[in-house]
Amino acid sequence: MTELSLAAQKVKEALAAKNLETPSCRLTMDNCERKNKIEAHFREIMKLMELDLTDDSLAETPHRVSKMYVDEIFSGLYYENFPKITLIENKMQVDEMITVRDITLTSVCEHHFVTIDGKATVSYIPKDKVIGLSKINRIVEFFSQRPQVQERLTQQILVALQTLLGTVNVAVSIDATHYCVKARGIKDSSSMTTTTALGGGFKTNPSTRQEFLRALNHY
Ligand SMILES: Nc1nc2c(ncn2[C@@H]2O[C@H](COP(=O)(O)OP(=O)(O)OP(=O)(O)O)[C@@H](O)[C@H]2O)c(=O)[nH]1
Ligand SMILES: [Zn+2]
Repeated sequence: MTELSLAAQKVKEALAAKNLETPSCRLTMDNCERKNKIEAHFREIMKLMELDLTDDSLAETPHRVSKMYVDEIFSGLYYENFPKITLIENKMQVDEMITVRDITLTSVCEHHFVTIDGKATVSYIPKDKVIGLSKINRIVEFFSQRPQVQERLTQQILVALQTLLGTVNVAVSIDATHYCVKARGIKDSSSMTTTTALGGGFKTNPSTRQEFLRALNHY
């Protein structure tokens, strides 16, 4: 197994300590074996749906799905894939809020295994370290690439950033459309869900909280 980076180890421990880890059972299996097994099971699912696996358009689908699950849409289940994090010493002594707004987020609902399509906004007030901006997008992407509920996803991003930045002063908000609500079930095509996770001053200081809420609303 690949050795985890220090950042990945710290984030993993912090989430476990706060009971925020995605429920999972570890297997001693490499990704090749994992993909082969998923492929075989997905082939069975397709057969049970009475699809003709000899058709040239369908024949490779079980293989495609297994690759997509392990290497792409569920790759965030494995901390070996945690992004490389660049932290810069806060020499400029920035002590005001930094916000990355409208981060594209695509995840999968863990109840139905269909798409969650949303945007995240992340703010923090630096202490000793400033993070490379794109790393915030990458952390959002990492935790999105798991079967998720929006509430847990929001909290996981918050705790990961608090851990890496060494400050509790972090805030995360996600607006998302759940395709399990839009494309099936109640079939509501317009409703969206907003979740917010606030840490430190964002929770306790009314003016910091207001500043974040204003940033969310673009004014
Ligand atoms: N809290 C929360 N619920 C979610 C999320 N994604 C999906 N759900 C809900 O999970 C619930 C699962 O409910 P069930 O009654 O077991 O499933 P279902 O019969 O398919 O329900 P319907 O969607 O109402 O047809 C549904 O109400 C979904 O809308 C999420 O991110 N957070
Ligand atoms: Zn769902």
